Amino acid sequence: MRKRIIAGNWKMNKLPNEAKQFVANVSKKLPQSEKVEAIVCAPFPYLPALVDEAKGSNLKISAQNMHFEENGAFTGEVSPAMLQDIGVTHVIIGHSERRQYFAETDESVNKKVHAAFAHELTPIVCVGETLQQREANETNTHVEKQVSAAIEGLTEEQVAATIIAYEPIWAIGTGKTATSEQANEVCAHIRKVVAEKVSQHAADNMVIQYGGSVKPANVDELLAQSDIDGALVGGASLEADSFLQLVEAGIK
Ligand SMILES: O=C(CO)COP(=O)(O)O
Repeated sequence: MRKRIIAGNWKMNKLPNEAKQFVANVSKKLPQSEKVEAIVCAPFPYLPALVDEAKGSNLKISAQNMHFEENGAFTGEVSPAMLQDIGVTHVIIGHSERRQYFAETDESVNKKVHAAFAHELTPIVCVGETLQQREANETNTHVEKQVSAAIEGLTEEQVAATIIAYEPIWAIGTGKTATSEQANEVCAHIRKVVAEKVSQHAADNMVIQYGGSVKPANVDELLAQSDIDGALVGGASLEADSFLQLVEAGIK
């Protein structure tokens, strides 16, 4: 059975003390269960302190982005080697906000996914359609294109280890959640595409999360779906209690 993965994407929120307190608090209270993995995706400056704070607990610390190059003249960027050295275990790649505001493309997403694996980082690859694309019935083709581009050139085991987060753009930060059936339909489509393109083994093992206005009140219904293995959560991951409730939902 696939593990459930609950990841909190803090985006550009929290000051250093708030971040440290959150991790100190949450890492102590996390449920001890093999069924669920909890990840906090924090801003770059906090990563070393948070990795330190989470040591000895089940909580994993993730970055929200990185460059695909090892090092070099890329002012303002952070490399995969730096994240690996700090002890970060995961990295979000291709979040819709990065695609929209920072010119992330399917091509750069693919380069970053390869770079992540080269540095023992697990990529959390975000895909999802706009409202316009949903209304034009283009959701499946759009998401399929994003997923296929992201995993291009990976080995079967790397595909199996990739986390995909299906995040419909119209549901992010809007309070509008896709219905659990709508979310599951797209997650199931992603799994089918991976089975056809790579293998049934990769599809069966790949963790597919849903993201977009997930909160304690709707997480149970989402996780009850056949192809939703977890959640990538923005707003509702900022408070320790709410984040812990989401993680608890993963072991029900
Ligand atoms: O973008 C998201 C997580 O990456 C979702 O954000 P919200 O949970 O705030 O809608």
